[in-house]
This record gives sequence, C-alpha cells and structure tokens, in this order.
Amino acid sequence: MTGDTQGGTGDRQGGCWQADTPPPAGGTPLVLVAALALVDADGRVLIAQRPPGKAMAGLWEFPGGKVHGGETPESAAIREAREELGIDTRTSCLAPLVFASHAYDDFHLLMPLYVCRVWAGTVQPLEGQVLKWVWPARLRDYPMPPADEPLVALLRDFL
Ligand SMILES: Nc1nc2c([nH]c(=O)n2[C@H]2C[C@H](O)[C@@H](COP(=O)(O)OP(=O)(O)OP(=O)(O)O)O2)c(=O)[nH]1
Repeated sequence: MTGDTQGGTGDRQGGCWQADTPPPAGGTPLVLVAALALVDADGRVLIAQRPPGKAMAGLWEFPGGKVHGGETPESAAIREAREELGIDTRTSCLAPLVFASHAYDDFHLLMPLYVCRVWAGTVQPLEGQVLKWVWPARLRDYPMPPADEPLVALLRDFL
C-alpha cells in the first residue's frame, strides 16, 4: 500500500490537513459552551434573545452557557436549563446532535448542541430573556450568532 490515499499518519500534499501544521500564532482561548435545542410536543424549538448589554445583544440563541470547571457539557446544560428556564432534565434526555466550532475575535467557541424533548416543569424566562418557540423551518427568520448559522440547516433537516 502506498502513501497518500491511506488514512492515519503523515501530511497530505494537496489534501485537507498537515500533521505538523502549528496552531495559529497568538491563538485565542477555547471556550466550551453547552447548548440545548428544547423541542416541544409540536416539534417547535426554543430560542432565547440575548439581552441588552451583552455581547451580540438582540441575536437569538439556544439556551445554555459556559461549562464550568468540574462540569461535563451535559451537567452544564442541565444546570443552565434549571437556572435560565426553571426546568429539570437529565443526561439520558439529552441527545447530542451537532456542534459549532467558530472563531470569534477574542475566543474560539466549541459548542455541542443537545436535543432535549423531555423535561419536568414549565419553561419560564427566569433571567428576563425573551423566549420563542419556533418551527425549525422558520429559524432563519431569527438572526443568530455566526457560530449558530451552520446549525440551523442541520436542525431543519434532523428534527
Ligand atoms: N448559549 C448560547 N451561547 C452561544 C450560542 N451561540 C454563540 O455564539 N454563543 C456564545 C455567546 C457567548 O459568548 C457564549 C455563551 O456563554 P454565556 O451564555 O455564559 O456568556 P454570556 O456572554 O451570555 O455571558 P457572560 O456569562 O460571559 O457574561 O457562547 C448559542 O446558541 N447559545
């Protein structure tokens, strides 16, 4: 077997990657955020509007937030669901669907998005955020952070 069509090791000339490529100089920190696509019985997805005063204010996002030290992405998603929305869910109700990997100017966002269809309690905007239940095909009507844009088509196809 020869070289450049095989997987595994080495660098590929004209291919997609080079094993020895260094990270970009002055690389920004990696920020891990866990996000939830809550789906109701009608198949609509919950989005929340980022409040005034925050970065990207006015854009619509999936509920969630930064993963704290000692947390898994799943436990962070469950904590955020409780803090932001007042609902309880559990790891076994979270289905990882897709992730965003996006370079913002000052950090690189890595954001797994979990689909969740089962929770206890009633969704409430506990942090004063505006919430909306939206059909997946209408998500495009709501401007979202750039990291989310690739996720929207996938949600439309898979939900
Ligand atoms: N929850 C969530 N965050 C997103 C999405 N898309 C996206 O770029 N983000 C970014 C916005 C924030 O920089 C980060 C989420 O972290 P966060 O919710 O803890 O941060 P924040 O800016 O709202 O507030 P702070 O805690 O830093 O003050 O991820 C999304 O769909 N959902």
